[in-house]
Amino acid sequence: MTETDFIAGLPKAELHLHIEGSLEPELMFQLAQRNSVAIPYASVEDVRAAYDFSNLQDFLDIYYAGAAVLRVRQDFHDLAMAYFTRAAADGVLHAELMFDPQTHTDRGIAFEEVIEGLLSAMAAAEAQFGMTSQLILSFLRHLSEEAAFATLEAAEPWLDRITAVGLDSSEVGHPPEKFARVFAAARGRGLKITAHAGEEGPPAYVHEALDLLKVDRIDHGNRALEDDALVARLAAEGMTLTVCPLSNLKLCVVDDLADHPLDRMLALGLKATVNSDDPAYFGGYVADNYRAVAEARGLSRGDLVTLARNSFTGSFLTPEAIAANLEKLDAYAASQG
Ligand SMILES: Nc1ncnc2[nH]cnc12
Ligand SMILES: [Zn+2]
Repeated sequence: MTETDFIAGLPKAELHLHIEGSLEPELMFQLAQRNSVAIPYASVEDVRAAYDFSNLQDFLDIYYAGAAVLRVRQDFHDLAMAYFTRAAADGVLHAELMFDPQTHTDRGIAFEEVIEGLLSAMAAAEAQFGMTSQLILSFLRHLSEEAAFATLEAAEPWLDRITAVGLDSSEVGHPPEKFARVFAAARGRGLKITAHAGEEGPPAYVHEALDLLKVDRIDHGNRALEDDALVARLAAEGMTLTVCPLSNLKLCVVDDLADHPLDRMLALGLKATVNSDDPAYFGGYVADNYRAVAEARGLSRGDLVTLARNSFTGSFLTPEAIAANLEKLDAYAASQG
């Protein structure tokens, strides 16, 4: 069996995926036409050519503009179904989808349209692919604490269908501390907590995510490696890091995948996982990320199984569901020798 086939068949969870970041240029054009939204591109090739980023903000500007074609619940349903179809082909048994309500509500789209479209696709994915999924409501950190509170309030009728809250968008200048109170409120409502930290921001932001937001997991976390005491703490706490190799390459967090720290993280005892972040923008879905980093860093099949194991143990599934998924992973690993 080739590495490509081994990785595609490897049972895995995807824990770091922005659903708006799975909007492929083809669907962007389709939705632009369906909703009569003007987009600043003449062709699909034109869109792809614009995906040349030198940092996170470069990408975010294009990502928020692209989301303008999403207007009604059917659009969110179609977007999520396209993702689930790709993820199923990549061996994903469970996906935790981040969505950015403020990207839509700030354009006058009702919260209900966004979430009902996503929820209907999640039900369809379970029926069609047997794939389980959960929602992570992500606050945009470049906006105010007050706006985050208003978003949590808008989500109130759906809180039983939202698993966690997250924190994304422009990291530097918007430390976790800015959102300590809204995350406390979310925890009070029984939601799990995750936050982007240490993607472009300093190790201090990872400390804040742990101490002030009381995260259950860290999204990215690359720059934690600059702080030995922080690494020791993350390892001791068994904190899961949702690492995104192709994103790191495209956003210049690493200059070359050959320099990617994924295997160093594993060697340091960190519970690293592999994820696609914004697959339509960064050139690959989750299996592409496994393949690219495995080739660049010479990862063994044992390393790949460890990464898949971490994806289940780091998920927000129940212990029973985690155990059931790990059984499938163990059976697969045993069958491949
Ligand atoms: N990689 C990323 N970092 C911060 N915010 C994001 N929103 C979508 N993708 C993101
Ligand atoms: Zn992300």
